[in-house]
Amino acid sequence: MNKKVLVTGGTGFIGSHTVVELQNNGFDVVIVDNLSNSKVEVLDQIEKITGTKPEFECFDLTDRQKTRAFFEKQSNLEAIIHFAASKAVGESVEKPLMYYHNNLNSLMNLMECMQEFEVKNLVFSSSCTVYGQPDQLPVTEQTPRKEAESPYGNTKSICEDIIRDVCKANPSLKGIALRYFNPIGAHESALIGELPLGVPNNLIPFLTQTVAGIRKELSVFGDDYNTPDGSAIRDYIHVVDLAKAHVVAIARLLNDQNKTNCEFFNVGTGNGVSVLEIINSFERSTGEKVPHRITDRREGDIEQIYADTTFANEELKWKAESTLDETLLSAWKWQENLKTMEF
Ligand SMILES: NC(=O)c1ccc[n+]([C@@H]2O[C@H](COP(=O)([O-])OP(=O)(O)OC[C@H]3O[C@@H](n4cnc5c(N)ncnc54)[C@H](O)[C@@H]3O)[C@@H](O)[C@H]2O)c1
Ligand SMILES: O=c1ccn([C@@H]2O[C@H](COP(=O)(O)OP(=O)(O)O[C@H]3O[C@H](CO)[C@H](O)[C@H](O)[C@H]3O)[C@@H](O)[C@H]2O)c(=O)[nH]1
Repeated sequence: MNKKVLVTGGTGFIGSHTVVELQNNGFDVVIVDNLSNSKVEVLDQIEKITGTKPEFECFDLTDRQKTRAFFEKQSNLEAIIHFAASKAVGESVEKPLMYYHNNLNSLMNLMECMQEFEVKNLVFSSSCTVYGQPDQLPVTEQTPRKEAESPYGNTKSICEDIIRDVCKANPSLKGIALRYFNPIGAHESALIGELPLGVPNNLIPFLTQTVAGIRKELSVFGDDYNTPDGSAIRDYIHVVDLAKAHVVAIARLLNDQNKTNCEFFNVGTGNGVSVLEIINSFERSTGEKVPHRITDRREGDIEQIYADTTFANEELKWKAESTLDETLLSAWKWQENLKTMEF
């Protein structure tokens, strides 16, 4: 019998790609999502790719009773991947309580149910934002976390602490927190991808919408950073590579290959890429011009961050495989295909 995994936030950007990889690797999936930042049609898209429509329950994980009732019905869950969270950095500065409420309560409800219903394995979506602007690059998992630059970032640090403390108190529970760097791109089928609501804040959706003519021009936020071309540097990882890291993490937990019952991994490519390099790579791989202009730095942005991925490469036997050109081409194919979709 297939092992069953609960994927919270499974209709979202990273969640939907992970559901595809899980199903392609023989797992049964049940998604819980309140559709606050995703569309139910994503389930049909997943079915088109994998041939299987995942089981789906629509409710809010901050609702303790509904979460408990869900666990009461699901008797055969082997593991949970917890993606569901609010994720817009700027919004979190304006509405900190909303972020603390959603991101902390959903995790605590889940972990209480894990204890009560004896679900032993958790993979959690953390972020490289926990490192702030590190003193040394690349960052390893031992690089000290910094005081968070936003309430959103702080929720990720607090959630990591919650998982660590709960695992310490319950040796039979096992947790893996994956610290994502910058996930971009879309599935090669162009049937699923990132669906930003309103004006995108993130670089790649803004860039692809600009090239598609939805936005006038891309602002490059600063060219006076202490980097080779002056623009800021990040570690951009193809969302499918990231999704595959989750399958590996689940297998590690289910096969008892974890070294301790609470582990943290950087999930990036290990390559630092500047905003101007992104534009060049996009133009090279798609043949499209990116209208852009240098503007002031964006408040709150760090200068540069990229991952040391040695621990993930060696322990998880996982490595990001896609090139930057392939990744950006997939983002463009998704943007183009969106025109043909009704959602
Ligand atoms: N995308 C990034 O750049 C990035 C980087 C680092 C970490 N992360 C983390 O990865 C996870 C997934 O990110 P994503 O980009 O796929 O975001 P997303 O918004 O596309 O997906 C999150 C999903 O969770 C759902 N959701 C939110 N709150 C919920 C709740 N209380 N109950 C039920 N469902 C709820 C939303 O409807 C959405 O479908 C998040 O935890 C995010 O913080 C994302
Ligand atoms: O229109 C834009 C948008 C972004 N950028 C630049 O592009 C880079 C990437 O910006 P994103 O907004 O795409 O990503 P961030 O690195 O700022 O933030 C992302 O990574 C963080 C971790 O560092 C958090 O996890 C956060 O949720 C996630 O959005 C930054 O240098 C930013 O200044 C531009 O030049 N123009």
